Amino acid sequence: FQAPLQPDVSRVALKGAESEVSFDNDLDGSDMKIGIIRTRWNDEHVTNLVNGIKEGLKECKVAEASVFETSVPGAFELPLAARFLALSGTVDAIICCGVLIKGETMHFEYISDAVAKGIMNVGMSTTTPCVLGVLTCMNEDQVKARSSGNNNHGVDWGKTAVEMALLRTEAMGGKASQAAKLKELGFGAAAEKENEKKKEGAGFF
Ligand SMILES: Nc1c(NC[C@H](O)[C@H](O)[C@H](O)CO)[nH]c(=O)[nH]c1=O
Ligand SMILES: CC(=O)[C@@H](O)COP(=O)(O)O
Repeated sequence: FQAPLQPDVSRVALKGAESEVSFDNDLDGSDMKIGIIRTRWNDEHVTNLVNGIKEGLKECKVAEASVFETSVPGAFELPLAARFLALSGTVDAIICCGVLIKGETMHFEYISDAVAKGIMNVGMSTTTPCVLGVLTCMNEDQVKARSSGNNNHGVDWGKTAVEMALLRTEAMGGKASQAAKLKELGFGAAAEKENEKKKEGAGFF
């Protein structure tokens, strides 16, 4: 008997492929605006995931016109771009989508950790739900098993965004009250105009 030196990647992949989460069939995102920020790293896989996200949003009745999509170079750029979008006050939830694949160095470990924490921080600090749509895989086979066919994680990420957007609206007492609260916190276009006026007097720039 010889103990394997490497983890059994095929079993790990299977476990991931079997996992699932349930969603309410009646999730109604028809009044929700969703932002997708995607990376250009690992473009083909990320495009598959984004297609999955759009499928999930469609199933939740989100209108195509209510989906804003933009791209950044790599996963490390996602949190800051998400913060800019959240502070604009133009979307009800954001999905950060990317694929990190283990290479030869510690790059993967540092970026994976920073990105997950960064995306969490944006949600917590802005109240805009930010979905962690970033696969962190040891190889391309693991990516394919999670971004294609019947196991495209993007579909679940789209539905997660709608569920969290609805939860936020409910927690804030409805859309009108939410807009007023965000304005108080200094978010959104209306608040920007007031901030401009305040800045005129500050004289720092
Ligand atoms: N190796 C991967 C990266 N690396 C790039 C970084 O995310 C970042 O763009 C760079 O360090 C500049 O700040 N990004 C991915 O999305 N996926 C990878 O596998
Ligand atoms: C962008 C880097 O630092 C790069 O050298 C990382 O290499 P690897 O993906 O092989 O760990």
